Amino acid sequence: MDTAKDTSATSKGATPAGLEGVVAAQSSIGDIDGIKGILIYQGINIHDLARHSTFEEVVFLLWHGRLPKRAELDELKEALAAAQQVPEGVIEMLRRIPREADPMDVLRTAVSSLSFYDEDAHQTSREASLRIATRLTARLPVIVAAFDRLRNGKEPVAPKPELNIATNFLYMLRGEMPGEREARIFDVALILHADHELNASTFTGRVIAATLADMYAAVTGAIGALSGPLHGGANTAVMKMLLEIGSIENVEPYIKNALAQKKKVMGFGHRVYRTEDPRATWLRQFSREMGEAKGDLRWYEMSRKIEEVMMREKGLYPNVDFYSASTYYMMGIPLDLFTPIFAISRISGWTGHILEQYANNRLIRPRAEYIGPRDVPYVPIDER
Ligand SMILES: CC(=O)SCCNC(=O)CCNC(=O)[C@H](O)C(C)(C)COP(=O)(O)OP(=O)(O)OC[C@H]1O[C@@H](n2cnc3c(N)ncnc32)[C@H](O)[C@@H]1OP(=O)(O)O
Ligand SMILES: O=C([O-])CC(=O)C(=O)O
Repeated sequence: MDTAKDTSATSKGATPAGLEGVVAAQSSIGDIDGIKGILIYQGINIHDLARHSTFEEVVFLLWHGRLPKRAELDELKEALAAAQQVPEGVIEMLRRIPREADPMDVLRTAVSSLSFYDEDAHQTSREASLRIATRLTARLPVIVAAFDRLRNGKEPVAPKPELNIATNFLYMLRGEMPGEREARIFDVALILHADHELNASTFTGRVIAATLADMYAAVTGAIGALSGPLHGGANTAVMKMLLEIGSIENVEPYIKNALAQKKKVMGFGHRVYRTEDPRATWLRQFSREMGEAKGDLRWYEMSRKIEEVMMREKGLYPNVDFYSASTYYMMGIPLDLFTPIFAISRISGWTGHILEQYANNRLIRPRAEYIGPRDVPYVPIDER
């Protein structure tokens, strides 16, 4: 394996900032060709999955390394439906959380607390971990929708076991069934966000799992990592920016001004892609389609204009978080749920990577390149 540095205590090379380009694990879950703009899950091109697959099928693929046969998919759907019930203690806790709380913080806390009610918690065998992964994948959407309803003074809506995860989430959030096309767009959005190799949150999850801490600990850490604006938190920040810009005429001056001030424009740039992110291709199309369906193309058109200015000024492409923002906004989803929705999808990739880590584990413990002083004398406190 290609690694950046020697493991001996004395050999210290130049450390790539942010571990850029460092290969830190072997994985058969997914790969990215950042030059050609190709993303695969277990060898299957993301475009084929977006065209033909469902989120549930992708969950199976990420956990088992191959597409399910019909009976296996049915079995997974049944297991997910059977696992949807969130323990009453967690729902009680959600009722007591301040309404103003950030839903990502709520999700992080709720996922951590799920372990109290799971007899498999603290086990890392494949069988127990698959049961936990199933519970987490089934329960994250229920928790996010329940908190949104509670903070709006409404009772949570129970999931319908016959619905898929995408349709169920929109149903639980609104208390009414979404349209078929909207539910399919949401399902594809979940497919597109499911996995992305060793991104920051997945890496976090693997580092925690590699200590043989359990899956709840690893996923709680991964949610924390996803929440930051340089990672999954960017989708909410994109929509805030679009609302602040407000009109297509304001796009050019706003973006130029932000760049002149050396500010990051949310939803642009990527550590791996140097060309179009293949997921943005789909989400751009969904942003337009949802805008057309709602008779409001403003956010899509502003996004196109931002894209044009960013390409001209910085040569930067939109990432997965850019067009998901206006797509979800046109679905009427509150801004602060965009990142929890990312987690509802990425739980499949996180758990797949955690399973892979447990299966062939070694503690992840790199070295730091020490750049501080040495041989500094200890000065007693009264003499400093
Ligand atoms: C699901 C995801 O996590 S996708 C990423 C979501 N995050 C965002 O959209 C936040 C905005 N984007 C960014 O901050 C970055 O592009 C990241 C964090 C995604 C990648 O960061 P890095 O690989 O570390 O790139 P880095 O921040 O070093 O940027 C390289 C150069 O491009 C510029 N740049 C990168 N992204 C942006 C941006 N969004 N807006 C303006 N300039 C940018 C940097 O200022 C830097 O320019 P310089 O060399 O002149 O100083
Ligand atoms: O891969 C990354 O660095 C960020 C990420 O999670 C994604 O793009 O989906």
